Amino acid sequence: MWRGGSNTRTCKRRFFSSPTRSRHHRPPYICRLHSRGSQHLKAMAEVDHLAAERATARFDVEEMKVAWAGSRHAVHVADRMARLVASDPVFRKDNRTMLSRKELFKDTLRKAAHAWKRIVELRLTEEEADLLRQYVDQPGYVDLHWGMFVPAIKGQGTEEQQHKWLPLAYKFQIIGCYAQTELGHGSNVQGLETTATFDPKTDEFVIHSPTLTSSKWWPGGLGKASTHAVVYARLITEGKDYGIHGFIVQLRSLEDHSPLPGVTLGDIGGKFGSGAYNSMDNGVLRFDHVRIPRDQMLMRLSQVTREGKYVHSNVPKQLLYGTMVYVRQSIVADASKALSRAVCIAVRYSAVRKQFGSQDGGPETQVLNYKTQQSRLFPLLASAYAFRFVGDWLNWLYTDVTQKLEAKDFSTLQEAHACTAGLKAVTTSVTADAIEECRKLCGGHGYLNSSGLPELFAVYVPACTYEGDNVVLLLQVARILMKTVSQLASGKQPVGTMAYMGKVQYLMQCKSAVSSAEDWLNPDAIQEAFEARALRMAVNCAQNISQAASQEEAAGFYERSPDLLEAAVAHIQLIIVTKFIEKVHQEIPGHGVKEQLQALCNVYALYILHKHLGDFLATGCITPRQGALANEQLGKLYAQVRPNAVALVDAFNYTDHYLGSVLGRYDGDVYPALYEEAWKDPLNETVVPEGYHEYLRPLIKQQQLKLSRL
Ligand SMILES: CCCCCCCCCCCCCCCCCCCCCCCCCCC/C=C/C(=O)SCCNC(=O)CCNC(=O)[C@H](O)C(C)(C)COP(=O)(O)OP(=O)(O)OC[C@H]1O[C@@H](n2cnc3c(N)ncnc32)[C@H](O)[C@@H]1OP(=O)(O)O
Ligand SMILES: Cc1cc2nc3c(=O)[nH]c(=O)nc-3n(C[C@H](O)[C@H](O)[C@H](O)COP(=O)(O)OP(=O)(O)OC[C@H]3O[C@@H](n4cnc5c(N)ncnc54)[C@H](O)[C@@H]3O)c2cc1C
Repeated sequence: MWRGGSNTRTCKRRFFSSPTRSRHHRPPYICRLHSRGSQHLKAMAEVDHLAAERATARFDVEEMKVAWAGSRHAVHVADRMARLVASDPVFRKDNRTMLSRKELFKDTLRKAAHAWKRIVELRLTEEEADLLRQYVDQPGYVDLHWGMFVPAIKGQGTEEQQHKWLPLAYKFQIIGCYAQTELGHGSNVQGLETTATFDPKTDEFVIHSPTLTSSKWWPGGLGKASTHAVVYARLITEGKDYGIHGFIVQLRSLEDHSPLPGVTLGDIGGKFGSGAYNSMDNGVLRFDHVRIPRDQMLMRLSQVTREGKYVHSNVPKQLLYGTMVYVRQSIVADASKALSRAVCIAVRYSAVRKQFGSQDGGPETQVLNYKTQQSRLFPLLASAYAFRFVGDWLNWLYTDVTQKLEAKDFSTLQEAHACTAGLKAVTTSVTADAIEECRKLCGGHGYLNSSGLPELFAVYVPACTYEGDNVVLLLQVARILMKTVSQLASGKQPVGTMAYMGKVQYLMQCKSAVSSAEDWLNPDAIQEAFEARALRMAVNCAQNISQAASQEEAAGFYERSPDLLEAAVAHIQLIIVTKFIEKVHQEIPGHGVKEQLQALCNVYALYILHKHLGDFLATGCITPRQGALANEQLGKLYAQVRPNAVALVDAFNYTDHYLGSVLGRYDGDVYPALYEEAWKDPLNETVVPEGYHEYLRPLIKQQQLKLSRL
C-alpha cells in the first residue's frame, strides 16, 4: 500500500525487447602510463603488489563474495553489470572532478541516455538495470525518477492512476521528481505552505506558492530535467485545510521542455565539493495558480469527490510518508556500499604504503602493520559488513511490512518507521565520518582527487540530511522508545526490535559475568550488555522526563532531547549488533568464512562498546575492569583480522572503475598511477602556465629591476 520500490533481488521485469543479449568480458588490464612515464615504471605495472597479502588470507574469498552479496546469483549479476559499465568509454568517470558544472550536468544526461539505450538493447531485468545505475555511479535525475517519483505513484496512486502514469514513467516518456521540501520547511513536513485548492466549478486543483518560503527547494532532477513532479501541498476544499497530500503536476512542455504557464523553475546552484553531487540538478519551483485536473491528486489514501467533499480511507495518515520509508531503507543498503568502497581503498593502500622501521636499508613497515592504523581501520571494515547485513534484514522487514499493509494489517508500521529512520540515521552518520577517516588513513595522497575519497565524501555526506535530517529521525526513534517504556507498566509486551524491553525486570539489574578477555567472544555476553545499556538509557530518559514534567511531557522531551538522542543510538546499535550475531549463527558455507565473519562481528560489537564505554559504565551494565577486558580482546581481534584484511575487502568484488581510486587499485600499483594521474591535470597541459605573461613575468621582472637598482 505504501509500497513504491520493488525488491530488486527478485524482480525479473525486462525493459523492452531486443533479439540479442551480448556478453561482456573484462578487458585485460591495460596500464595507461603517461607518455612521459619512464620504462621502469611500465615494467612495474604488471606486478600484483598485493599478492603476498592475498596469500595470507585464511578463508575462501570467492565464498565470502557470496556471503557479502547475498547469493551466488547476486555475485554473478553484479559482476556482469560492473564489467559492462567499466568497459564502456561513455561511463568514464576519472575526469569528473575537472568538468565545469555545465559539462558535468551534460555528461550526466549523456550517461543516463546511454545507460537507457544499453538497458533496452540488452533487455536487462530491473535488478540488472538498477545495478548498472549504481555502477555508473553518478547522481542524476534518474535516481529520483525511479527512486521517488515512481514509488510515490505506486504507493499513493489508485490503480487507475498507476495504470495511467506508470507506463509513461517506465518508458521515460515523462521524467518525474519528488517535490516535497520547501525553502522554509524540510524536516517539518506538516509545516509546508504550498496550497492545492479545489475548484468545484472546473473540477480542478489550483496549485499555488503563496510565499517565498513556500517555493519548492532541493528536489533532485527538478532544476533542469523533470517534466513532471509529485508535489506535496496543503489540500484545501470547501474552505477547509486538510493538510499535506500528493499531486502529480506537469512542469515542462513535452515538446520543447519549456516551463508551463505559471511555473517558475531553475537549479538552486552549486553544492559542496568538486564534481560530486553537482551532477544533480536540485531545483527551485514556484506555482502561480497552476490548474491541474482533480484526478491528478494521488487518491489511494484519501479522495476529493466531484462535489469537493474530502473522504479519508480508513488507513493511517502516515502512509503518506511511505515513499520516504522506502528510500530510507534503500539508503541503509547504500551506506554499506559507500563505506566498503572507502575501506577497500584505505586497506589496500595501507598494505602498499610503507613508512619508517627500516634498519640498515631493510624494508620499511607497511602502515597497515601499525596498531593505530588497525584500530582506526578495522572497526570500519567490520562496520561495512555489519551495515551490509542489517541492510539485508531491513530490506526483508520492509518487504514483510509492505505485504502486511496490502492486507490492511497496520500493526508493524511503527516498527518499520523506527527501524528505517534509526538505521538510516546511524549508518549514514557513521559512513560519512568513516569516509573522512579513510581519507586521513591514506595520508597526504588521500587528499588528492585521484584517491577517489574527496569525491566519495562529498557525494555521500548529504545522506546525513536528505530523507530526513539524522537528528530529527533519531528523535522519532526516541519518541517510540519513550512510548514503549511507558507501556511496560501496563504489561503490554513490546514486539519486534523492541521485544528485549519486555525483559525489563532482568535487564535493569543484571550484571555482566565477563571475567576474562575471551569471555567477550561469547555472543550472549555481548547481546546482554547491549540490551541492558539500551534499555537502561531509555528508562533513565523516561524517568527524567517524568520527573522534569511538572511541565508538559513534550517540554520534558524537549529538555532531555540530547540524552534521548543517545538512547536512540544505543537502541539502533543494539539492532545492528543483534542482526550481525544472527547472521553469524546461520549456516555459512566456505572455508573459514564463518570464522572471519565471527571475528568481524566481535570487532564491531567490542569497538562500539569501547567507543561508548561511558554509557556502559554509567548505566552499570559492566565494570571498568570488564571494559578494559573488552579493549584487550579487541586488540587480539585486530591481530586476527590483519592477515585477512586485503582479502576481506577483495570480497566486496569492486572493479577499479567503480572504486575510482588510484590508491585502491586491485593490483596495488599505486605509485605509477599517482604519477600518471598528476600529468592529466589541465594545469599540466602547458609547461608554462596561462597567466605567466600577464602576472608572473611582470612581477618577477619588477623585482629584478628593483634589485638591480639597489
Ligand atoms: C547518470 C545515471 C545513469 C543511470 C541510468 C540508469 C537508467 C535506468 C535505471 C533503471 C532502474 C530501474 C530500477 C530502479 C530501482 C530503484 C532505484 C532506487 C533508487 C533510490 C535512490 C534514492 C536516491 C536518494 C536521493 C535522495 C533524494 C532526497 C530526497 C528527499 O530528501 S525527499 C524529502 C525527505 N524529507 C524528509 O525526510 C522529512 C523528514 N520529516 C518527516 O519525516 C516528518 O515530518 C517527521 C517524521 C519528522 C514528523 O512528522 P509529523 O509531524 O507528521 O509526525 P509526528 O507528530 O512527529 O508523528 C506523528 C506520528 O506519525 C508517526 N510517523 C512519523 N513518520 C512516520 C512514517 N514515515 N511512517 C510511519 N509512522 C510515522 C510517528 O511515530 C507518530 O506516531 P504516534 O502518533 O506517536 O503513534
Ligand atoms: C542533496 C540533497 C538532496 C535533496 N533532495 C530532495 C528531494 O529530491 N526532494 C525533496 O523534497 N527534498 C530533498 N532534499 C531536502 C531534504 O529532505 C531536507 O533538506 C531534509 O529533510 C532536512 O530538512 P531541512 O533542510 O529543513 O533541515 P532543518 O530541519 O532546517 O535542519 C536544520 C537543523 O535543525 C535541526 N532540527 C530541525 N528540527 C529539529 C527538531 N525538531 N529537534 C532538534 N533539531 C532539529 C536539524 O538537526 C539541523 O541541525 C534534499 C536535500 C539535499 C541536501
